[in-house]
Amino acid sequence: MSLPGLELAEASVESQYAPPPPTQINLRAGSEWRFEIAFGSTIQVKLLTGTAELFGTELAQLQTYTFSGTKAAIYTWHGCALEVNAGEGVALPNGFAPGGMSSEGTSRGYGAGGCQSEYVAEETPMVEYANVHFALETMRQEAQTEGGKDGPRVLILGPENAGKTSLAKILTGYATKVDRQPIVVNLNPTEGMLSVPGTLTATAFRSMIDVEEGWGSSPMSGPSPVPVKLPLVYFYPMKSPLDADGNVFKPIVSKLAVSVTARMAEDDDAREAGVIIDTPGILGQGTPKALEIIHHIVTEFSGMPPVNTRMVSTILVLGSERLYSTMVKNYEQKPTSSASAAHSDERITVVKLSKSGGCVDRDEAFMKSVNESQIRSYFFGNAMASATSVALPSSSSSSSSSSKITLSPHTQQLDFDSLALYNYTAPSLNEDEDEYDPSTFGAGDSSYLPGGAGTESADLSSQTENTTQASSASYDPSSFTSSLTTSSSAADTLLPLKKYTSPPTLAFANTLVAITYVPTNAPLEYIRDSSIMGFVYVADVDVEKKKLRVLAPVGGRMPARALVWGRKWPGEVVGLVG
Ligand SMILES: Nc1ncnc2c1ncn2[C@@H]1O[C@H](COP(=O)(O)OP(=O)(O)OP(=O)(O)O)[C@@H](O)[C@H]1O
Repeated sequence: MSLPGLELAEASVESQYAPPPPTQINLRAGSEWRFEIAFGSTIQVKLLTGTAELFGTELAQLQTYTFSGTKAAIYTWHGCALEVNAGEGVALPNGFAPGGMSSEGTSRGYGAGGCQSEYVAEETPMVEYANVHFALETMRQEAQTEGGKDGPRVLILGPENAGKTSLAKILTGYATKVDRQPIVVNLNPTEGMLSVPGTLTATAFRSMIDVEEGWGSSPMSGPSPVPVKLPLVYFYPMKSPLDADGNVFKPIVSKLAVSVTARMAEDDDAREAGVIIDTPGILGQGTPKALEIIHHIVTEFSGMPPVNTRMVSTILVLGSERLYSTMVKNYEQKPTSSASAAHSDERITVVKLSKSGGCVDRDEAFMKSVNESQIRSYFFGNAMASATSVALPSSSSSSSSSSKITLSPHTQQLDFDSLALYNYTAPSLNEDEDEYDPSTFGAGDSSYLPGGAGTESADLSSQTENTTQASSASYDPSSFTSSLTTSSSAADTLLPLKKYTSPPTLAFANTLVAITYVPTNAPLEYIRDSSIMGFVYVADVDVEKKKLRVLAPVGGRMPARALVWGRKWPGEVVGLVG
């Protein structure tokens, strides 16, 4: 419409939000394009010519990759040209992008494609990281040729945002590229790997990592175009490994270590490729408590460790001289306890690595968005628009990428009184509230006596990689094999885990509940140590009728198993179900 007299056209709403034009970025050999795109916006990146990789995973030429809520870098060894386009805004059910930003373009920045920040960096530590990969490859080749020898067991340590997870991805990406099948262990509860936050996981990586989704996702239902990686999952509903004085974290690490060792013992490919362990930044602070936990990880990662032996063969320290020197003092050239150590005299090596200048600090709001998006994709898949399907069934997906997976979670009503819910009550490190009274836990509570039924059935050795769909039979209680033989031990008395016996409250709304593999009345330590079948999300609480409306990744009856409430962590996630 023309404005009378001035002959000026009124700017249309569309032109106010006109996407920036495509940008071509030419990268010289050995440089990388670093970018930050907010939640609520997307960019599309295409490799036009040359070769490029994102944290060790190669990009295919002319394929469109879509990124949202990502801070990352695309690196090239030999030079390349990229095309960057603005993607569509991501509409979410409540009209807000995770973290509270409006999805209507306010999260767009002024960089190429609407990036909040983007630039080319010529200096990167990629040569150092590639050298680590080649050194690990040499150890793998030795493991292959000298029968019975284990491949490298790598522990990555460093302060927060030092690039530990990125390095783990790079080393995993390079290993899978040369047909290795490393086991990747995530000991960082603040961010999930192929699972929700608050989980400690181990996954055998046999195929490449998803470029768009970080580690990728592990759909419980629905078809997947790429092989699905099924992690072995333990629930650790606390933010720091130091919470509860390490009394919850350490035993779970031991359980994971047993599973990993068992897998390595029976699978030659896994034994040769070895293990890559990512850790939380708080351990990088090098406090006495953190060092105690590091020592536990180093020693425990060998199924049945003899006293004072070590499983980890290589410690990589990123971005902290102080931690590096402590690690050298404590572990350099100390013998490992690996099966092969006896005849090869294997010793621990500590390596210092540079932190990439691209590592960005992620503030609390961004991490909240990352966590919400991990939980959302657990239930709805990784096509962001699919999150609208519960609230707005008619909305169509705007996703253009073929690797997007849309899942169909189910909602159901549960009787609160029929559930065996447990809750960790230890205060977290930076919390005043103290519900933790050791005298009230475990001892003398007959409901914690063994139920005589099964214990956990999932272990890494039964983990499979499936090209169609992860079986919904993961909810099948008939898969329990062994029986509990011990009674509640003294360890229960130290464990800040308590059966929830009060009436339901609104605090349950918008939180996650983990379904363990153990019976409803299993001893507390069995509940802590059980791997997890899956999670449900509490959408609604009817306090009067004592009902919970929950969202589950697959349909069917809720299994009669002990449930653990993720009240404190991952905590409340609002707006998953409209
Ligand atoms: N070279 C790079 N260019 C751009 N961004 C990067 C680069 N390396 C890492 N990042 C980003 O910096 C952030 C921190 O990196 P990363 O998650 O690897 O650190 P971390 O040490 O594992 O952190 P935490 O202690 O929280 O686990 C991430 O968002 C990551 O994608």
